[in-house]
Amino acid sequence: LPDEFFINCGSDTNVTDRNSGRIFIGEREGEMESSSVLPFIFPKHGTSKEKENNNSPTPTPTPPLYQTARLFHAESEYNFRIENHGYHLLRLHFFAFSSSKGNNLSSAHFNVSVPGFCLLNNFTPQNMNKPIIEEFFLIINTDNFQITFSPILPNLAFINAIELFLLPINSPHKYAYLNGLELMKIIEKNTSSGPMVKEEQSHHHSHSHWHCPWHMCVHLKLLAILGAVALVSVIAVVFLVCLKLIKKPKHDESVDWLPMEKKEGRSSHSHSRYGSSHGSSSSSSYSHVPNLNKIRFEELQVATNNFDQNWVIGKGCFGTVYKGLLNNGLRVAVKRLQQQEQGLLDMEEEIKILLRIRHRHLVSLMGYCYERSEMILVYEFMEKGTLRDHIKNSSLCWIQRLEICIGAARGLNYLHNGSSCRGINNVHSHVKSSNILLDENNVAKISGFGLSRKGAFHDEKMKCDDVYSFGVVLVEVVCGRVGNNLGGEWGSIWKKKGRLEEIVDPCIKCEIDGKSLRKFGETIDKCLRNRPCMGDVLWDLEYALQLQRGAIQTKTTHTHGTSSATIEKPTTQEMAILKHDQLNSSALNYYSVL
Ligand SMILES: Nc1ncnc2c1ncn2[C@@H]1O[C@H](COP(=O)(O)OP(=O)(O)OP(=O)(O)O)[C@@H](O)[C@H]1O
Repeated sequence: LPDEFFINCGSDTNVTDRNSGRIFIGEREGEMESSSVLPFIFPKHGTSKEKENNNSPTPTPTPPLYQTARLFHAESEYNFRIENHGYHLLRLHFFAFSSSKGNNLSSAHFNVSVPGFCLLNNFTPQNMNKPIIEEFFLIINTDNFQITFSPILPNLAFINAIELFLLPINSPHKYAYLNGLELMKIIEKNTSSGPMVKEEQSHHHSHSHWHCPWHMCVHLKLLAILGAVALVSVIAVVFLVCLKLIKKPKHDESVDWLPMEKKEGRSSHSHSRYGSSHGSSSSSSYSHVPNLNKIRFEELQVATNNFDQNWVIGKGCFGTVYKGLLNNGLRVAVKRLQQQEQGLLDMEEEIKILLRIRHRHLVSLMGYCYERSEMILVYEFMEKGTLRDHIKNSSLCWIQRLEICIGAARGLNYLHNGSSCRGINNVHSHVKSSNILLDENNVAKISGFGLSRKGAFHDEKMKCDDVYSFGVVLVEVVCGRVGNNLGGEWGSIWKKKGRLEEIVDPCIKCEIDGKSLRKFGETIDKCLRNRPCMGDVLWDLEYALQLQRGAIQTKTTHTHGTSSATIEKPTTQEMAILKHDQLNSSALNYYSVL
């Protein structure tokens, strides 16, 4: 239904939620990038935790909605097409069940964001017994709405179900809201023979695990008791806190005024207290933030064969890039920065932010080294190099080119619209075909973003400049050549639309569908003249891909329909489909392993 999304994540079947009566629609497996699906394992006699305790009540069966989850191994997003702007309710369901695949959902650690807002920061849905439901009241005024799940690596992110629907509120003044409501039940305990739970109570207790807030049945009497208990507890807590505050200064004073030698020479008891207060506070503040991403200079020397000139894979504005092999066997690209005008310390802050960014279409920064007044960045290695080189070699078919452009557009769209809450530059300011890299599966990723460039201020004009530069990349892709003034030449090419076919890379001329080419041409023209938002560019490119696929399908059906008795050699276009399918299946294998 328009503006009503009820998604049963990680499953391809529809389930009815018995509390709300809503049907949650299954999603197709493999539809989302950088993610995998996870089914729940059904315990034979309760969960392993409950099995250990023979006295525990019969476990509540897990509702079907919480028997599957979608896992995110890198930053991924759900995209929603919003038809009616206005007040929406977003409800996210999390249930950290155990899995046979060895994925421990209770150790998930992630952020959830929507454009402009972080909804859940450093979130760890650990409660293994019942689902956690997080609700958000949002005003959505765009046609495309994304929910981004960003695992804090090496942990993963997950989601069991999503509800997003339009609220029937017309005036911004006519609403009420509630941030939280908790209802507890007191069960009488017989101390001699363990917990005594009546059949009726047990029934209620087990159901309350799965109750959504709007289905709660409220007993006034119970509320009155709870209110009284809460009041007494609050008074007690306030009293204790005051008591502590009154006592504390005395204690601190005595420590602060002791000279250093005296502290060392104090009794073993007081010494240990002093030592532990310093030692533990520093150790605890660091132990919670393990800096796995800082790499030693010596390790990078070994990884790059001592920055061997023969291992250089490129040079850019910021420094030289070497191929590298870390001692854990991981292939990486090592960028050794030249000294910047911007201080290295400032840069370190920016780098720490970049380390947390994960998107399928952005080259990931994996680590850095800041030693001996050197700043070295370590990136995931992009096996197939730059798009620029592939354009020059004409090594890609039209469908692959379209998919690469779509991937790059997704990466840029994320930079422009999805990453602002993470505090990095939300413009690229240096979009070009040598900053679009391809991995071993020809998946396009944007590189060279994030590091501040002189004069880069992050306003709408800068985003428009990125869109223009991306338009130039599109011209290069279709013409099969790279050059300085392609953007300038485009005007005269587009004026005589007939010339479009003439300038197409001869290597793809025979496979390219006329309608797909026209749509692609229109997209270039928009980028170079009107400079729309990246979201629009993305839609246009996806449409151009659909047109190409549709044309191939029509042609294939036609060919098979007319000559069923003969075996035909696949055409270049069919070969393109084959290549594409192989690409998809290898990508699928990759994600199923994860
Ligand atoms: N992650 C990577 N994997 C493989 N090769 C890379 C990677 N990063 C960079 N390279 C190679 O190193 C070259 C230089 O990269 P770098 O990002 O320093 O500069 P650039 O993208 O060419 O230009 P600029 O710095 O002006 O944006 C690239 O053109 C590419 O060939």
